[in-house]
Amino acid sequence: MASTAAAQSYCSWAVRQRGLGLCGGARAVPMTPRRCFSVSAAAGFDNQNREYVIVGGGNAAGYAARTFVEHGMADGRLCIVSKEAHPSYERPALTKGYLFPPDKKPARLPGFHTCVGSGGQRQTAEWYKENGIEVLYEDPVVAFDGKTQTLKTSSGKILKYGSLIISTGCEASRLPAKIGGNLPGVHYIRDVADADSLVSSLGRAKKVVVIGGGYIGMEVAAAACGWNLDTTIIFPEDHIMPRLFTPSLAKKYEELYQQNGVKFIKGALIENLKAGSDGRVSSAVLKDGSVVEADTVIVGIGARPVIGPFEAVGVNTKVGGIEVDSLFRSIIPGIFAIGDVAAFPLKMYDRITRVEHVDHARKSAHHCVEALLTSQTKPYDYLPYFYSRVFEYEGSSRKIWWQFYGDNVGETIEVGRFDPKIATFWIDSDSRVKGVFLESGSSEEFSLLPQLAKSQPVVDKAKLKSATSVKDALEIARSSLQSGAAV
Ligand SMILES: Cc1cc2nc3c(=O)[nH]c(=O)nc-3n(C[C@H](O)[C@H](O)[C@H](O)COP(=O)(O)OP(=O)(O)OC[C@H]3O[C@@H](n4cnc5c(N)ncnc54)[C@H](O)[C@@H]3O)c2cc1C
Ligand SMILES: NC(=O)c1ccc[n+]([C@@H]2O[C@H](COP(=O)([O-])OP(=O)(O)OC[C@H]3O[C@@H](n4cnc5c(N)ncnc54)[C@H](O)[C@@H]3O)[C@@H](O)[C@H]2O)c1
Ligand SMILES: O=C1O[C@H]([C@@H](O)CO)C(O)=C1O
Repeated sequence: MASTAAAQSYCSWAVRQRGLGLCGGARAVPMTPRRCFSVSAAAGFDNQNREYVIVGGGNAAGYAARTFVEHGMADGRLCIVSKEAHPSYERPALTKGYLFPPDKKPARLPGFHTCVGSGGQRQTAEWYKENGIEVLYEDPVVAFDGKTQTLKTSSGKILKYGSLIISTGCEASRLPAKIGGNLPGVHYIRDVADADSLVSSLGRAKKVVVIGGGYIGMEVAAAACGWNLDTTIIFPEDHIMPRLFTPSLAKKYEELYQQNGVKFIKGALIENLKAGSDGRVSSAVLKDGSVVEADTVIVGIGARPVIGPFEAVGVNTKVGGIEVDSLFRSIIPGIFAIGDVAAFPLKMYDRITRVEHVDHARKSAHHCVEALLTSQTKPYDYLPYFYSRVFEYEGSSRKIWWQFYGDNVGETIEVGRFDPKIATFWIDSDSRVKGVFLESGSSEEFSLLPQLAKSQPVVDKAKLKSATSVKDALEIARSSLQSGAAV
């Protein structure tokens, strides 16, 4: 197992790659409490009444806790009710550093507790204790009563809250048990326990099948290459990352994966997963009848917001999740939702959405707690930001790291040959940049992306198309920002 130091050095590398300084910490401003709810005793937490309760101890909860501390409002007032055994950690690491082969310094807790992913402090279990934050581990909330403001946990604890923040995130969509979705050797990956189970399978695997061509599919397949495993990705669409990548962009990545030995079966659905004589998964049978042998299967077919037991708080029927306003307030006063589970107004595109990415988890947590604790009423104005990093382990022939900002709508202009850079610009009918993707950028280049996606400048499409390099294209885009035609 890797040392904490190794795990930390992986994290600082990761942060440097993203040039992050996100979610800039607010100055610590001790505040007078606005709500006079009877507060749990800081020392023993023996009172059933809690002023602030966060349900879900995941990524968003860790950043929310930090903001409570910054405002001097955590000590003896804040309780986090967690299903997991660990304090909040940076979940993205689970399909990145965590899956490095054993000899390549894999990331392990406590190395990647929040808020290290954005360059912040590493909030270990001791940090929560020192800051007077009560954390109930492995004790999920199973029932909720909005009228009496109470929660019941699986161990039978009854907690009364003053304000409640729901940060229950998402859970992995599963293949039905009747088609083999629960067989030993079939993995889903959402938390550290899942990742540990996968690592132990990878350690004895020979043939890996990855089902799903999205984020998990791409990241886990790349990790399996690091373990020198025979790896096949199976998905129903024509190309990987269908929700974001253009066919042309996907082709470049698919070719790179193929050079690393990964096989693709596209346009295919799973009929069932079959078990061998030992009861473990032994093959995937496709709808067309073909059979792919596998001793380890990783399923990454999307995620669903965890709304139970909070259905009564108001679910958005279109995008799922708990519906909130631009300050993360639900329809019930004193109840908020943040992170993956929140269906919130995406102001710049004037639509209600959920975002299942860590940047939003961090920023929504910060924004919600600021609004809760201060008189801040500035609406959340989020700019969508997605990224991935794969083949990062030492000794891989090429590392991949990309970022995307904005909305992937309109026509696309692709520049660069993936050697290593490539950029894609999404441009609307008024010639405005709506979204921008960049592979292998420098920190300075990546820092231009949010400016473009936010300002949506009018670009000279002909000029952009004729750019001979990504560097040129970014310069053209930068000059359009300066030309004053931005929104
Ligand atoms: C493997 C993996 C890799 C990822 N990589 C990236 C990446 O590279 N980049 C990126 O932008 N995003 C990535 N994401 C997405 C990102 O991690 C999420 O957007 C982020 O974790 C959302 O934070 P959250 O707090 O809303 O939910 P979570 O972090 O999922 O936390 C929710 C927590 O609530 C707990 N919970 C649920 N129900 C209850 C209950 N009833 N009682 C108590 N606790 C409960 C869950 O067990 C969990 O601990 C990744 C996600 C996964 C699964
Ligand atoms: N870098 C990142 O941002 C990152 C990395 C890992 C995970 N995540 C998050 O984790 C969650 C899960 O990721 P994911 O990759 O599972 O979801 P996803 O939505 O990115 O991809 C799901 C993929 O599953 C496939 N699919 C859907 N239904 C299928 C079926 N019945 N059979 C076979 N294939 C099917 C499709 O190819 C689709 O692309 C998401 O919230 C995601 O945002 C994010
Ligand atoms: O946001 C992230 O946090 C972790 C890492 O930086 C800390 O372990 C990771 O891999 C990310 O992508």
